[in-house]
Amino acid sequence: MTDLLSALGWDADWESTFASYADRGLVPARVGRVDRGRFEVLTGDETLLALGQIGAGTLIEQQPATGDWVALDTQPEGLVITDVLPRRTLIMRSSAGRRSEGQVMAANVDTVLIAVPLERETKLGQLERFLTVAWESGGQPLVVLTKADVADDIETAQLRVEEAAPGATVLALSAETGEGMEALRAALGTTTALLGQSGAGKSTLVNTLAGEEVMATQETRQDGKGRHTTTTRELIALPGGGVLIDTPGLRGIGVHDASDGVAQSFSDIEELAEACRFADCVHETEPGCAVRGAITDGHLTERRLLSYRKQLREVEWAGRRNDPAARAAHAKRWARMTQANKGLGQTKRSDRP
Ligand SMILES: Nc1nc2c(ncn2[C@@H]2O[C@H](COP(=O)(O)OP(=O)(O)OP(=O)(O)O)[C@@H](O)[C@H]2O)c(=O)[nH]1
Ligand SMILES: [Zn+2]
Repeated sequence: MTDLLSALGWDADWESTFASYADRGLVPARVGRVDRGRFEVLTGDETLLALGQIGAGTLIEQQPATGDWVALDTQPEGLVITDVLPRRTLIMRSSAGRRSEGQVMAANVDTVLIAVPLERETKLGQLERFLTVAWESGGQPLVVLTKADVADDIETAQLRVEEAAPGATVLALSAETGEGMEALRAALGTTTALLGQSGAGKSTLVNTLAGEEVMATQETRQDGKGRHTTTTRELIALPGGGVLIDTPGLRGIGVHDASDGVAQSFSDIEELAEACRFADCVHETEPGCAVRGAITDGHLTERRLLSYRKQLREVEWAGRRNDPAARAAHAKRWARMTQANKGLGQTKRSDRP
């Protein structure tokens, strides 16, 4: 069983973590898909359906997610997930609700593959968002420039992307011709999750790596049946071992509460800022600003500084939304301001003859 599990990413550390569960007669499995309280779990030779035994008051983020390793109670009446093993990494999305909790989109991902299509000019701001999500998860980002067969100038595109992705490996490839696919296989982690905008070539990559049609690509979907309607697998075991995670939720993920991720994504700017004369420099007009200096001498683009600021604002906004105290303070400030405005209007009106 262990051999079958290791093809899914099971290793000696998971084994020792699991020892106490094994003593209780529980069996390990990996969550392949979550569907409204029911979980598809993989044991290496079978895909089974299990129920979750979730105690009252459990946070959403503690419930089993795709990629989780779980302990299964195999009862005659059916399988029940009793525990989620502590996660090594997690890709989270803050929930739309008011409670301060997030939803785990994927767990135990060591490589976050970000697909960027070469057939159109790369939207660097979008890429930088995905990079922040990747760093925040605790996994290692891997940027893949897809459709190299239709690109004019791969080198220039690659340089532009590398500048926006410090600390990440950037590979160009074509699923069509197979060029660069070997390098990709070598760079994949044990568990790789896929991010990337629509049409980036993610499904095509998954199918190529899996060696079979596991995901519906855009072409096959042009049958009037709409997109993402086919029930495709979300955790795919690869022929050479290791797994890919590709879920609809991951495809639409945003930056949200990822302040550590932003710092890592923009490590070049954060490093520069340490050399600014003032500790609270906002890199506008301050003298001795190392960030402006880097822009002046061409080491940093204005575009990237703006992108950094935008993400910081988004994180701050999300943080306020998720922090009741901060939200209340913000609401009060607004109330005061609108009241002051009303007062102003009233005074003016009463001033009228
Ligand atoms: N020329 C060329 N076309 C490719 C390559 N990879 C993917 N495509 C095409 O790009 C289009 C989009 O590919 P998909 O794999 O469906 O992209 P996706 O990222 O899964 O898209 P969504 O499902 O919308 O998120 C399809 O028409 C593919 O045939 C490639 O290496 N070369
Ligand atoms: Zn500065």
